[in-house]
This record gives sequence, C-alpha cells and structure tokens, in this order.
Amino acid sequence: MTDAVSPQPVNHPVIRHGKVGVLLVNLGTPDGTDYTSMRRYLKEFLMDRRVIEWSRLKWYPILFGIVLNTRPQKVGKAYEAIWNKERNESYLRTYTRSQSELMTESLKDLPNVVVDWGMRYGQPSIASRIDALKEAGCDRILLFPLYPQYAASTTATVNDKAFEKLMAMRWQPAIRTVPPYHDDPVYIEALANSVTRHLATLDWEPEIILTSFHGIPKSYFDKGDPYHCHCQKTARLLREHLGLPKERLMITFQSRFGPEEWLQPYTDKTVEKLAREGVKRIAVMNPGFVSDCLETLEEIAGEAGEIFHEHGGEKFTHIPCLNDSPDGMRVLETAVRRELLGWV
Ligand SMILES: C=CC1=C(C)c2cc3[nH]c(cc4nc(cc5[nH]c(cc1n2)c(C)c5CCC(=O)O)C(CCC(=O)O)=C4C)c(C)c3C=C
Ligand SMILES: [Fe+2]
Ligand SMILES: [Fe+2]
Repeated sequence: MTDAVSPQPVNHPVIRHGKVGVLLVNLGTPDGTDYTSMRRYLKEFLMDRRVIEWSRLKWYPILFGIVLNTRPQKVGKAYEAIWNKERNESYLRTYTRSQSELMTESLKDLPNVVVDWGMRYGQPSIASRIDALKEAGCDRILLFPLYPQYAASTTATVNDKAFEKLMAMRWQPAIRTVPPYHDDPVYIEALANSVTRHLATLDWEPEIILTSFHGIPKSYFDKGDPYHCHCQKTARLLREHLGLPKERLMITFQSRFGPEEWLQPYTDKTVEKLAREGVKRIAVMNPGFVSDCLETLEEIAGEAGEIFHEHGGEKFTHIPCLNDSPDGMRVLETAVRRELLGWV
C-alpha cells in the first residue's frame, strides 16, 4: 500500500485482487480403491472431531487398533464395485468436477466470478483450492458445502477446514458460507421432477417411495443438531409437492457406523420390514446427497435392493441423485446467485 507521503516500497509483491471465488465442496473420496489410498482417506475422515465426537482417549485405540486395519479392505471392495473406470475415480469426484464446470458456464454473465471445487477429505483439498482462488485474484470467496440439510458433521466441518486455512493467511479473503437449502422451492421441485421422470421410465408403479437420508448418531441430535428436522422438512415438502399421502412417502436413515443408536427408522430394517409385510414394489431416493456416491450406489441401489428381494419384494428401483442434471444445476445456481447478492 502506498500514498502521497509514503512512496512505493521497492519490489512490492504484485497481488491480484478484485475477483469473487465460488468454492463447491463435497465430502471427499479416496484416490484409489487400494489399501493405502483407502486407509489415508478413512484416517483423515475418522479423525475429524466433527464426525466422531467421542473422547480421543476412547476413540483412537479403536480407530488405530481395529478400524484402520480392517475397514480399508472392506470399503475398498465396495468402492471397486461403483468406481468410474473411465476416469479412474469415484463418481462423487466426477460429479463434483462436472458441477463446477457447468457452474462456470452458467455464471458467464458474471465475469468477475471464478468457480472451483474441492473435497473436505482427500483431494483436491480445501486449502489448495483457497490458495488457487487467491492466486486468481479472489479477495472474496463464497464457500458452498454441498449439503442441502445442515449437520455439524458435514456442513460445519467444511467451514471449519476453510477457516483453519485462513488462520495461516496474511491477506485473508472475505468469506461467505452458503446456508442449508433443505426447504428451497427450487430444490423441492427438482426432487419432485426427478421422481416423476424416473417413475415414467418404469412399467410399474411403486407402492411406497422411501426417502433415505444419511444418518447421524442420535446423541448428536440430542445435543441440538438441526439435521433431523431439516430432513423431515425436505421429505414433507416433497410429499406435498408430489401430492402423496403420508403412508406412500416414508423417511428413513442409512449408513450407520459404530455401536451407538443412530437416527431411526433405519433404511435397511425398513426395507426388510416392508418386504416381510407384503409390499412388493418400492422406489428409494436419497434427497440429502447432492451426488451419487458409495452410499447411494452401493448401499441403496445395491444392498437395499438385495435385502428387499431376499425378503419377498419383487420390484425395486433407485432414483438417482440430482447430480449434474439441468435441474440439479438449477438448484446449485439458485443458491449461489442468492448468496452472491451484494458481491457481484
Ligand atoms: C460417525 C460417522 C459418520 C457420520 C456422523 C457421518 C455423517 C454423514 N456422512 C454423510 C455423507 C457421506 N458419507 C460417506 C461415507 C462415509 N461416512 C462415514 C461415517 C460417518 N458419516 C464413513 C466411515 C464413510 C466412508 C465409507 C465407509 O467407511 O463406510 C459418503 C460417501 C463418500 C464417497 O466417496 O462416495 C457421503 C457422501 C452425511 C450427509 C452425513 C451426515 C448428515
Ligand atoms: Fe457419512
Ligand atoms: Fe426433528
């Protein structure tokens, strides 16, 4: 900085400024399905205090003694089954990159905006993308944790990681974070369209649609996490939009981890119960996942389908996530344009 009385210092570094960054951040993904890549990814993920809130004294012996010795092989096999072989990466990474590229196109009318993408765990890291945006001249960054429903273990940890990076920066960019959009009419409409379009491709009609959200331990809910309420509201608004009675659109929670009680009803147990009770045709969707990933492709489209058939169910279909579809992109773009107001 300089003015009339203090002349320009010699060799003052050139720092580009005046641009606005938009950083899309999803959960993360391993670089490969091999033991080392899986272990590195799971270690970073499961050491996060926002994910596992147990005391480190209790958790680390279990994590380093058992989980990181057994889970990488098991989960690596599951990733192999859903790996995007063409790009040699997981679909979560493929879709997140595509969302960033499509967002860049659709924000062309805002020439000062630079769009980028990163992952909370693994690569590309949030820190590396903040550096890249700063390098590109962004002194303001809109941080977009890609979760419609807020949870401390997802949204908050993305924000934490970005601010941790800022702690080490001399000239910090100004930061805004995108709030949850679980009840945004554009999101609800996109979900409803995805149901209608998918069901139109079938020659049968489901008796019940399950909206399956990723679970969290019940203790997190008891401590005040709004996640459960956000999921309930999304499911209710979707049901109302589709004009379905309560018994035809149910909410369940999947992906339990560890021995604690998680949010109920559980997806796998519900799918089994419905089949046992004589329900023959169901559709399952994952409104809480912006992109298809291990948890939707393997656990729902794969495992939940098997459970349903094993217990007497006849027709099972998985409704894909919004991914990088035009409707999905409209949801993300609406949130970005709303939160950029006053900056562009
Ligand atoms: C206590 C552990 C976990 C909590 C709490 C949790 C919350 C949570 N997770 C997502 C979204 C995703 N999770 C994914 C994978 C995954 N999740 C956990 C554990 C917890 N998640 C683990 C250990 C794993 C890895 C796989 C495994 O070992 O089982 C993924 C998929 C990533 C991919 O690459 O495909 C997503 C997405 C949400 C939304 C959430 C809370 C609301
Ligand atoms: Fe998870
Ligand atoms: Fe609730």
